[in-house]
Amino acid sequence: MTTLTETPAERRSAGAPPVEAADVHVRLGASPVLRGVDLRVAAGEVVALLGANGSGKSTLVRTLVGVLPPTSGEVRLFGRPLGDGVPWGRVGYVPQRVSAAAGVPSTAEEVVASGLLHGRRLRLPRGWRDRAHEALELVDLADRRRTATQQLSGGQQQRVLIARALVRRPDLLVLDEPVAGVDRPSQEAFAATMARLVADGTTVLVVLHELGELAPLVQRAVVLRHGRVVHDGAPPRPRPGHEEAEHEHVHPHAAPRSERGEGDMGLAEGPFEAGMSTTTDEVAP
Ligand SMILES: Nc1ncnc2c1ncn2[C@@H]1O[C@H](COP(=O)(O)OP(=O)(O)OP(=O)(O)O)[C@@H](O)[C@H]1O
Repeated sequence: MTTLTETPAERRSAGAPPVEAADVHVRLGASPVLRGVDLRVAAGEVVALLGANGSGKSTLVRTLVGVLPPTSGEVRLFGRPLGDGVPWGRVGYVPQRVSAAAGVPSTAEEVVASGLLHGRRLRLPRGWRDRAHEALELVDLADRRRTATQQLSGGQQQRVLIARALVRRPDLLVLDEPVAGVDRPSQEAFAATMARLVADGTTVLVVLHELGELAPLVQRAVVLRHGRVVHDGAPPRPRPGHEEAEHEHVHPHAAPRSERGEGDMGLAEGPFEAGMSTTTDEVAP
C-alpha cells in the first residue's frame, strides 16, 4: 500500500523481496568461500540454509546482513543495495554462538534493548523497557528481564539474543544456528516463538544443522556445498530415527574436530545430509 510518507525509493522497493543475492562471491584470506551464490527469499517465506561444516552458510548470512562485504556480486535487502539505504530497522539478525554474557554485566532487558540501536540511532527510544519486555515475552523470558545475563543458562542467553533481534519487530529475521547447543526447553520455546512470528508474516532465513523442531515451519531448503548452492527446493525429510523425541544430537561445534567430519566431506556432504547425529545435546545448567 502506498502512503503519503513513502519516498519514491520506498515506493519502488515496496514489493521487493526481503532478500536477493546475485552471483555473490566472497574470499576470506586466500580462500574462495562463496562461489557465485544466487538466493532470493520472498516475503513471508521460511527458508532453511543447510550444508556441511565449512560449506559457507555463516559466510553467506554474514554477507547478506552486511557484516562481510562480497568480493563480487550483489545483495539487496527489501530492494535496496547493502548500505545506508537498507531499512535496517526491519532486519533482525541473530549471529552464531555469541554469548549474551560477554563484556560488562548487563541485565536481559538491557541486552534486548540494545537491539533497538541500529544505523544512526544511538539513543534508546522512549518506551524501550516495554519493547524489551514484549520481546522477552516472545521468548518466554519476561520473568528474567532484570536478571544479569551471566546468571542465565546457555539456552536462556541464546533466547535473550533472539529477543534482541525481535525487539525491532523485524519483517526479516536472519538466524545463524539459533538452537545449536541449547537445551530442549529453549529449543521448544524457540520453535513456538518462530511459529507465532511466521503466522504474523515474518520472513525467516535460518541456518540449521537439522530442521528439528522447526521442520513444520520450513517451506524451502537451500543447501550449500563448497560455497555453491547445490539444492534449492523441498526441505529434506527427517532421516530414520531423527523424528524420535528421545533422539539426541550434538552440534558439530560441540564435538572434537575429529568427530565433526571436518576433512571428511563424505559425512555431511549430500544435500540432505546436513544433520549430524552423534552423542548428546549440550545441556545448559
Ligand atoms: N575469517 C576467515 N578467514 C579465512 N577463512 C575463513 C574465515 N571464516 C571462515 N573461513 C572459512 O570459510 C569456510 C566457510 O566457513 P563458514 O563458517 O561460512 O561455514 P559454515 O557452513 O557456516 O560452517 P559451520 O557449519 O561449521 O558453521 C570454512 O572453510 C572456514 O574455515
